[in-house]
Amino acid sequence: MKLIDGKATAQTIREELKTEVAALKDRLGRAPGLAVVLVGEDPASQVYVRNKIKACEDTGIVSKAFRPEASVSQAELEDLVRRLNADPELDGILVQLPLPRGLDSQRILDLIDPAKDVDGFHPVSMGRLTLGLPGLRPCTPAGVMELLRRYDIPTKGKKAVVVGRSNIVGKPMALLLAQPGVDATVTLCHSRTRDLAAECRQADILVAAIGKANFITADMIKDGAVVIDVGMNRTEKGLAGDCDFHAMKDKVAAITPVPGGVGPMTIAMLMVNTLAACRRRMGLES
Ligand SMILES: Nc1nc(=O)c2c([nH]1)NC[C@@H]1CN(c3ccc(C(=O)N[C@@H](CCC(=O)O)C(=O)O)cc3)C=[N+]21
Ligand SMILES: [Mg+2]
Repeated sequence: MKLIDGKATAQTIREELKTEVAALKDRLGRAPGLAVVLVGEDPASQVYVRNKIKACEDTGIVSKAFRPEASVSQAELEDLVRRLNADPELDGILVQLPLPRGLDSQRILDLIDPAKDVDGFHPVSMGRLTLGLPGLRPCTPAGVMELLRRYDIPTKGKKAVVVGRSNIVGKPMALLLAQPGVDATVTLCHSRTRDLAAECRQADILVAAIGKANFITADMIKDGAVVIDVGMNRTEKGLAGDCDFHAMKDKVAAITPVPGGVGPMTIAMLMVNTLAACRRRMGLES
Protein backbone atom coordinates (compact mmCIF):
# COMPACT_ATOMS: atom_id res chain seq x y z
CA MET A 1 0.00 0.00 0.00
CA LYS A 2 1.17 3.45 -0.88
CA LEU A 3 -0.04 6.26 1.31
CA ILE A 4 -1.22 9.28 -0.69
CA ASP A 5 0.00 12.10 1.50
CA GLY A 6 -2.32 15.02 0.89
CA LYS A 7 -0.86 17.07 3.67
CA ALA A 8 2.66 16.93 2.24
CA THR A 9 1.41 17.48 -1.32
CA ALA A 10 -0.63 20.47 -0.21
CA GLN A 11 2.47 21.88 1.49
CA THR A 12 4.47 21.44 -1.73
CA ILE A 13 1.77 23.25 -3.70
CA ARG A 14 1.72 26.05 -1.16
CA GLU A 15 5.50 26.44 -1.53
CA GLU A 16 5.14 26.57 -5.32
CA LEU A 17 2.42 29.19 -4.97
CA LYS A 18 4.53 31.40 -2.72
CA THR A 19 6.92 32.08 -5.59
CA GLU A 20 4.10 32.72 -8.05
CA VAL A 21 2.23 34.99 -5.66
CA ALA A 22 5.38 37.02 -4.99
CA ALA A 23 6.03 37.42 -8.74
CA LEU A 24 2.44 38.45 -9.34
CA LYS A 25 2.59 40.95 -6.51
CA ASP A 26 5.68 42.56 -8.07
CA ARG A 27 3.91 42.81 -11.38
CA LEU A 28 0.56 44.11 -10.13
CA GLY A 29 1.67 46.15 -7.16
CA ARG A 30 -0.76 44.19 -5.03
CA ALA A 31 -1.14 40.61 -3.85
CA PRO A 32 -4.09 38.42 -4.84
CA GLY A 33 -6.98 38.95 -2.40
CA LEU A 34 -9.50 36.50 -0.99
CA ALA A 35 -12.66 37.39 0.95
CA VAL A 36 -13.73 34.72 3.42
CA VAL A 37 -17.28 35.08 4.71
CA LEU A 38 -18.27 33.11 7.79
CA VAL A 39 -21.82 33.63 8.99
CA GLY A 40 -22.50 32.70 12.61
CA GLU A 41 -20.42 30.74 15.09
CA ASP A 42 -20.47 27.09 13.94
CA PRO A 43 -17.31 25.64 15.60
CA ALA A 44 -16.33 23.30 12.73
CA SER A 45 -16.70 26.15 10.23
CA GLN A 46 -14.55 28.38 12.43
CA VAL A 47 -11.73 25.82 12.32
CA TYR A 48 -11.95 25.47 8.54
CA VAL A 49 -12.03 29.23 8.03
CA ARG A 50 -9.05 29.72 10.32
CA ASN A 51 -7.13 27.13 8.27
CA LYS A 52 -8.01 28.93 5.05
CA ILE A 53 -6.83 32.27 6.42
CA LYS A 54 -3.62 30.62 7.63
CA ALA A 55 -3.05 29.16 4.15
CA CYS A 56 -3.43 32.65 2.68
CA GLU A 57 -0.86 34.08 5.08
CA ASP A 58 1.49 31.22 4.16
CA THR A 59 1.30 31.85 0.43
CA GLY A 60 1.21 35.65 0.49
CA ILE A 61 -2.44 35.96 -0.54
CA VAL A 62 -4.23 38.78 1.29
CA SER A 63 -7.29 37.48 3.11
CA LYS A 64 -10.14 39.60 4.38
CA ALA A 65 -12.50 37.94 6.84
CA PHE A 66 -16.15 38.94 7.16
CA ARG A 67 -18.08 37.62 10.14
CA PRO A 68 -21.77 38.55 10.05
CA GLU A 69 -23.87 37.25 12.93
CA ALA A 70 -26.14 34.25 12.40
CA SER A 71 -29.09 36.66 12.62
CA VAL A 72 -28.01 38.51 9.46
CA SER A 73 -30.85 38.85 6.95
CA GLN A 74 -30.77 37.43 3.45
CA ALA A 75 -30.83 40.98 2.06
CA GLU A 76 -27.91 42.10 4.24
CA LEU A 77 -25.83 39.11 3.25
CA GLU A 78 -26.63 39.70 -0.41
CA ASP A 79 -25.51 43.31 0.01
CA LEU A 80 -22.23 42.11 1.46
CA VAL A 81 -21.65 39.83 -1.55
CA ARG A 82 -22.41 42.75 -3.91
CA ARG A 83 -19.83 44.89 -2.11
CA LEU A 84 -17.25 42.11 -2.35
CA ASN A 85 -18.03 41.68 -6.06
CA ALA A 86 -17.35 45.40 -6.55
CA ASP A 87 -14.07 45.50 -4.58
CA PRO A 88 -11.28 45.61 -7.20
CA GLU A 89 -8.66 44.24 -4.79
CA LEU A 90 -10.62 41.06 -4.06
CA ASP A 91 -10.06 38.28 -6.58
CA GLY A 92 -11.92 35.52 -4.77
CA ILE A 93 -15.02 35.26 -2.61
CA LEU A 94 -15.65 32.26 -0.38
CA VAL A 95 -18.90 32.02 1.57
CA GLN A 96 -18.42 29.21 4.05
CA LEU A 97 -21.16 26.56 3.90
CA PRO A 98 -23.46 25.52 5.42
CA LEU A 99 -25.16 28.85 6.11
CA PRO A 100 -27.33 29.16 9.23
CA ARG A 101 -30.97 28.18 8.93
CA GLY A 102 -33.16 30.77 7.21
CA LEU A 103 -30.55 31.86 4.67
CA ASP A 104 -30.86 30.70 1.07
CA SER A 105 -27.34 29.60 0.14
CA GLN A 106 -28.07 28.99 -3.54
CA ARG A 107 -29.26 32.59 -3.94
CA ILE A 108 -26.06 33.79 -2.25
CA LEU A 109 -23.83 31.59 -4.39
CA ASP A 110 -25.64 32.69 -7.57
CA LEU A 111 -24.85 36.31 -6.71
CA ILE A 112 -21.08 35.83 -6.50
CA ASP A 113 -19.32 37.24 -9.57
CA PRO A 114 -18.29 34.10 -11.52
CA ALA A 115 -14.87 35.73 -12.08
CA LYS A 116 -14.39 35.57 -8.30
CA ASP A 117 -16.00 32.18 -7.75
CA VAL A 118 -12.97 30.43 -6.22
CA ASP A 119 -15.19 27.69 -4.73
CA GLY A 120 -16.40 26.82 -8.22
CA PHE A 121 -19.99 26.49 -6.97
CA HIS A 122 -21.61 29.14 -9.20
CA PRO A 123 -23.86 27.80 -12.00
CA VAL A 124 -21.54 29.44 -14.54
CA SER A 125 -18.52 27.59 -13.11
CA MET A 126 -20.46 24.31 -13.00
CA GLY A 127 -21.67 24.92 -16.56
CA ARG A 128 -18.16 25.59 -17.81
CA LEU A 129 -16.94 22.41 -16.15
CA THR A 130 -19.80 20.44 -17.71
CA LEU A 131 -19.04 21.88 -21.15
CA GLY A 132 -15.29 21.30 -20.83
CA LEU A 133 -14.54 25.03 -20.96
CA PRO A 134 -11.79 26.62 -18.86
CA GLY A 135 -12.96 27.98 -15.53
CA LEU A 136 -12.68 27.71 -11.78
CA ARG A 137 -13.12 24.13 -10.58
CA PRO A 138 -14.54 23.10 -7.19
CA CYS A 139 -11.60 22.74 -4.79
CA THR A 140 -12.16 19.26 -3.37
CA PRO A 141 -12.50 17.41 -6.69
CA ALA A 142 -9.70 19.56 -8.16
CA GLY A 143 -7.54 18.51 -5.21
CA VAL A 144 -8.28 14.86 -5.90
CA MET A 145 -7.26 15.29 -9.55
CA GLU A 146 -4.03 16.96 -8.43
CA LEU A 147 -3.25 14.00 -6.14
CA LEU A 148 -3.87 11.52 -8.97
CA ARG A 149 -1.53 13.52 -11.23
CA ARG A 150 1.24 14.02 -8.70
CA TYR A 151 1.18 10.35 -7.66
CA ASP A 152 1.22 9.23 -11.32
CA ILE A 153 -1.96 7.23 -10.88
CA PRO A 154 -3.11 6.13 -14.33
CA THR A 155 -6.67 7.07 -15.23
CA LYS A 156 -6.95 6.48 -18.99
CA GLY A 157 -9.43 3.69 -19.60
CA LYS A 158 -9.64 2.90 -15.88
CA LYS A 159 -12.92 2.32 -14.13
CA ALA A 160 -13.60 5.07 -11.62
CA VAL A 161 -16.49 4.79 -9.21
CA VAL A 162 -17.61 7.93 -7.39
CA VAL A 163 -19.90 7.36 -4.41
CA GLY A 164 -21.98 10.43 -3.58
CA ARG A 165 -23.67 12.81 -6.02
CA SER A 166 -23.36 16.16 -4.22
CA ASN A 167 -22.92 19.36 -6.20
CA ILE A 168 -19.71 20.21 -4.35
CA VAL A 169 -17.91 16.86 -4.63
CA GLY A 170 -19.48 13.84 -6.35
CA LYS A 171 -20.99 15.48 -9.41
CA PRO A 172 -17.98 17.64 -10.37
CA MET A 173 -15.64 14.75 -9.46
CA ALA A 174 -17.37 12.48 -11.98
CA LEU A 175 -17.08 15.16 -14.67
CA LEU A 176 -13.37 15.73 -14.03
CA LEU A 177 -12.56 12.02 -14.14
CA ALA A 178 -14.43 11.61 -17.43
CA GLN A 179 -12.92 14.66 -19.15
CA PRO A 180 -10.75 14.19 -22.24
CA GLY A 181 -7.14 13.56 -21.29
CA VAL A 182 -8.14 11.97 -18.00
CA ASP A 183 -10.36 9.44 -19.76
CA ALA A 184 -11.64 7.33 -16.91
CA THR A 185 -14.88 5.43 -17.37
CA VAL A 186 -16.99 6.81 -14.56
CA THR A 187 -19.87 5.38 -12.56
CA LEU A 188 -21.63 7.83 -10.25
CA CYS A 189 -23.25 6.01 -7.33
CA HIS A 190 -25.62 7.37 -4.68
CA SER A 191 -28.03 6.40 -1.94
CA ARG A 192 -30.43 4.77 -4.39
CA THR A 193 -27.80 2.70 -6.18
CA ARG A 194 -28.70 -0.98 -6.32
CA ASP A 195 -25.93 -3.26 -5.02
CA LEU A 196 -23.42 -0.53 -4.22
CA ALA A 197 -20.86 -3.13 -3.10
CA ALA A 198 -20.86 -4.76 -6.54
CA GLU A 199 -20.37 -1.35 -8.21
CA CYS A 200 -17.50 -0.47 -5.88
CA ARG A 201 -15.77 -3.80 -6.48
CA GLN A 202 -15.45 -2.84 -10.16
CA ALA A 203 -13.46 0.27 -9.32
CA ASP A 204 -9.82 0.74 -10.26
CA ILE A 205 -10.22 4.16 -8.62
CA LEU A 206 -12.84 4.61 -5.89
CA VAL A 207 -13.76 8.09 -4.66
CA ALA A 208 -15.86 8.04 -1.50
CA ALA A 209 -17.85 11.21 -0.80
CA ILE A 210 -20.78 9.99 1.24
CA GLY A 211 -20.46 11.56 4.67
CA LYS A 212 -20.83 8.39 6.76
CA ALA A 213 -17.90 7.14 8.84
CA ASN A 214 -16.38 3.84 7.62
CA PHE A 215 -19.27 3.28 5.21
CA ILE A 216 -17.02 1.71 2.55
CA THR A 217 -15.71 -1.57 3.93
CA ALA A 218 -12.75 -3.69 2.79
CA ASP A 219 -14.96 -6.27 1.06
CA MET A 220 -16.23 -3.53 -1.28
CA ILE A 221 -12.75 -2.84 -2.66
CA LYS A 222 -11.02 -4.67 -5.50
CA ASP A 223 -7.46 -5.85 -4.81
CA GLY A 224 -5.01 -3.20 -5.98
CA ALA A 225 -7.55 -0.39 -6.27
CA VAL A 226 -6.74 3.26 -5.56
CA VAL A 227 -8.98 4.65 -2.82
CA ILE A 228 -9.63 8.38 -2.40
CA ASP A 229 -11.50 9.16 0.81
CA VAL A 230 -13.24 12.53 0.78
CA GLY A 231 -15.16 11.81 4.01
CA MET A 232 -14.76 14.21 6.92
CA ASN A 233 -16.87 12.72 9.72
CA ARG A 234 -16.62 13.79 13.33
CA THR A 235 -17.04 10.73 15.57
CA GLU A 236 -16.43 10.10 19.28
CA LYS A 237 -13.07 8.64 18.24
CA GLY A 238 -12.16 11.81 16.34
CA LEU A 239 -12.10 12.55 12.61
CA ALA A 240 -13.02 9.57 10.40
CA GLY A 241 -13.23 9.12 6.65
CA ASP A 242 -15.92 7.32 4.66
CA CYS A 243 -13.63 4.30 4.20
CA ASP A 244 -12.50 1.68 6.70
CA PHE A 245 -8.84 2.57 6.21
CA HIS A 246 -7.31 -0.01 8.54
CA ALA A 247 -9.30 -2.93 7.16
CA MET A 248 -8.47 -2.13 3.52
CA LYS A 249 -4.96 -0.70 3.71
CA ASP A 250 -3.20 -4.00 2.88
CA LYS A 251 -5.50 -4.66 -0.04
CA VAL A 252 -5.21 -1.40 -1.96
CA ALA A 253 -2.50 -0.04 -4.27
CA ALA A 254 -2.80 3.43 -2.73
CA ILE A 255 -5.11 5.25 -0.34
CA THR A 256 -5.61 8.71 1.15
CA PRO A 257 -5.78 8.95 4.95
CA VAL A 258 -8.24 11.07 6.94
CA PRO A 259 -7.01 13.44 8.24
CA GLY A 260 -4.04 14.30 6.03
CA GLY A 261 -5.51 13.33 2.65
CA VAL A 262 -8.02 15.26 0.61
CA GLY A 263 -8.80 17.94 3.25
CA PRO A 264 -5.50 19.84 3.03
CA MET A 265 -5.65 19.60 -0.77
CA THR A 266 -9.03 21.36 -0.76
CA ILE A 267 -7.41 24.34 0.92
CA ALA A 268 -4.37 24.27 -1.40
CA MET A 269 -6.69 24.34 -4.42
CA LEU A 270 -8.54 27.32 -2.97
CA MET A 271 -5.19 29.15 -3.06
CA VAL A 272 -4.57 27.93 -6.63
CA ASN A 273 -8.02 29.18 -7.68
CA THR A 274 -7.48 32.57 -6.02
CA LEU A 275 -4.22 33.01 -7.92
CA ALA A 276 -5.89 31.92 -11.17
CA ALA A 277 -8.82 34.27 -10.61
CA CYS A 278 -6.41 37.15 -9.94
CA ARG A 279 -4.42 36.49 -13.12
CA ARG A 280 -7.53 36.17 -15.20
CA ARG A 281 -9.17 39.30 -13.77
CA MET A 282 -5.98 41.29 -14.37
CA GLY A 283 -5.85 40.10 -17.99
CA LEU A 284 -2.68 38.10 -17.49
CA GLU A 285 -3.71 34.84 -19.21
CA SER A 286 -6.26 32.19 -20.15
N1 LIG B 1 -17.76 27.47 0.70
C1 LIG B 1 -17.20 26.39 1.20
N2 LIG B 1 -16.09 25.90 0.61
C2 LIG B 1 -15.47 24.80 1.10
O1 LIG B 1 -14.46 24.32 0.53
C3 LIG B 1 -16.01 24.18 2.28
C4 LIG B 1 -17.14 24.75 2.85
N3 LIG B 1 -17.73 25.84 2.29
N4 LIG B 1 -17.69 24.21 3.96
C5 LIG B 1 -17.09 23.09 4.63
C6 LIG B 1 -16.30 22.22 3.68
C7 LIG B 1 -15.29 21.34 4.37
N5 LIG B 1 -13.99 21.76 3.89
C8 LIG B 1 -12.79 21.28 4.38
C9 LIG B 1 -11.57 21.79 3.99
C10 LIG B 1 -10.39 21.33 4.55
C11 LIG B 1 -10.40 20.36 5.51
C12 LIG B 1 -9.13 19.91 6.12
O2 LIG B 1 -8.10 20.53 5.96
N6 LIG B 1 -9.15 18.82 6.89
C13 LIG B 1 -7.99 18.33 7.63
C14 LIG B 1 -8.33 18.09 9.08
C15 LIG B 1 -8.96 19.24 9.78
C16 LIG B 1 -9.53 18.83 11.11
O3 LIG B 1 -8.78 18.29 11.94
O4 LIG B 1 -10.73 19.05 11.32
C17 LIG B 1 -7.53 17.00 7.06
O5 LIG B 1 -8.35 16.31 6.45
O6 LIG B 1 -6.40 16.64 7.29
C18 LIG B 1 -11.60 19.83 5.89
C19 LIG B 1 -12.78 20.28 5.34
C20 LIG B 1 -14.16 22.79 3.03
N7 LIG B 1 -15.44 23.07 2.86
MG1 LIG C 1 -14.69 18.76 1.67
